[in-house]
Amino acid sequence: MSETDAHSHTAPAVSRTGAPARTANDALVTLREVGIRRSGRWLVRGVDFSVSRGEIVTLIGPNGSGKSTTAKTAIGVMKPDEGRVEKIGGLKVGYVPQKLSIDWTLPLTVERLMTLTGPLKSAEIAEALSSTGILHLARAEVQHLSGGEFQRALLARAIARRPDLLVLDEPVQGVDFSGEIALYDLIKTIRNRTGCGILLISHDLHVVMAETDTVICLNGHVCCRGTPQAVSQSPEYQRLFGVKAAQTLAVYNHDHDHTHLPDGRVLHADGSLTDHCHPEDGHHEDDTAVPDHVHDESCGCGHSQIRLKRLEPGKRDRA
Ligand SMILES: Nc1ncnc2c1ncn2[C@@H]1O[C@H](COP(=O)(O)OP(=O)(O)OP(=O)(O)O)[C@@H](O)[C@H]1O
Repeated sequence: MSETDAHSHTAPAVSRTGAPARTANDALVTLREVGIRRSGRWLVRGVDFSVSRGEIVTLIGPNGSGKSTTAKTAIGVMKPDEGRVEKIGGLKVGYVPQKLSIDWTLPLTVERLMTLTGPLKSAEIAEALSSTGILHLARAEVQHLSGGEFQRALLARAIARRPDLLVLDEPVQGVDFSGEIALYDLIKTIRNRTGCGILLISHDLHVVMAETDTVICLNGHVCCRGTPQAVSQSPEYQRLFGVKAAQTLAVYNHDHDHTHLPDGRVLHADGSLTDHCHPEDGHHEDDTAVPDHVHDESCGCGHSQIRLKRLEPGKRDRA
C-alpha cells in the first residue's frame, strides 16, 4: 500500500511507516509491503513492519482484520502474494496458534503436549514448564487444566526450543482479567530473560500491557502504529474502535516494588528484608491506587507481587 492510500493517515507521534529506531537494527523478521490474496480478495495488503530481538510488537484490530494472517505470513506458514518477508538465517520460531486441534477425548498429559511438535529432552521440558510456573502440572491431563494453565502449557511448548522469535496469537484467550495481567507479565519476563523478539496478537488495546514496544493497528492494512499510548490517541484507532473506546481505554502498567526470595523472605525496593509483604509495612508505594493489586497466593499475605494501575490515556506510569 502506498503512502498516498486513502486509509493511511499519519497522526502526530504515530507513524504509518516509521517504526521505532530499534526495529531498524537487528530485525529478526521484516515484512515489506506484504499482501495476501485468497478466493479473489485481499485479506491484507501493504503490511510493513519488523520485529527485532528483545522487542514486543503487538498486532491489534477488529475480527477478520488480518492479524492471524499477518502472523502466519511472518513465520512462513502463509506465502505472500505480493511484497516479501525477510528473516535472519536460521531463525527459530516458537508459535502459539489461535486455534489448536486437540482431540479432547484422548488422554494427553502436559508433558506429552510439549513433545507433539517434536522431541524435547526431559530437562528442556522441565525448564520450560518451570519458567511458565506449571512444573507441578507436568503429568496433569491437558483436558483438566484451567484456561490460564492451558495457555501457560502452550507458552511452555513454544519457548522450550529457545526460539529467537515468539509468535503468540491471542495468548490470553479463556483467561480471566487477573490471569491476563499475570500472563502478559510472564511474556515480558520471557522476553527480558531470553532476549527473544515477540509478535503478539490481541483483539484490542485495553489488554495490551504498556511494556509493548510497538502496537500495529490492522484493518486489512496498517492503519497506524506506535506506542500503546500513541496508538490509542490516533484518529485511525479512534475511527476503528470508536472515540469512546479510546477515552475509556486503560493501558495497564505494573511495577514490582518487592521480590520474593527463594527462602520465603521479601526483599523490598528500599533494600530491606521482611518475612512477609504487608501493605501496611510502609515499603509499598501508593497502595491507594485503584485497582491497586490483584491477589496472588504466592505472596502469602493477600497482597500481590503485581500492582495494577488504571492510567488515563496518554499517561505513563513509572517504568
Ligand atoms: N485461507 C483463507 N482463505 C480465504 N479467506 C481467509 C483465509 N484465511 C483467512 N481468511 C479470511 O481473512 C480474513 C482475516 O482473517 P484473520 O484470521 O487473519 O483475521 P484476524 O484479524 O486474526 O481475526 P480474529 O480477530 O477474528 O481472529 C477473514 O475474513 C478470514 O475469513
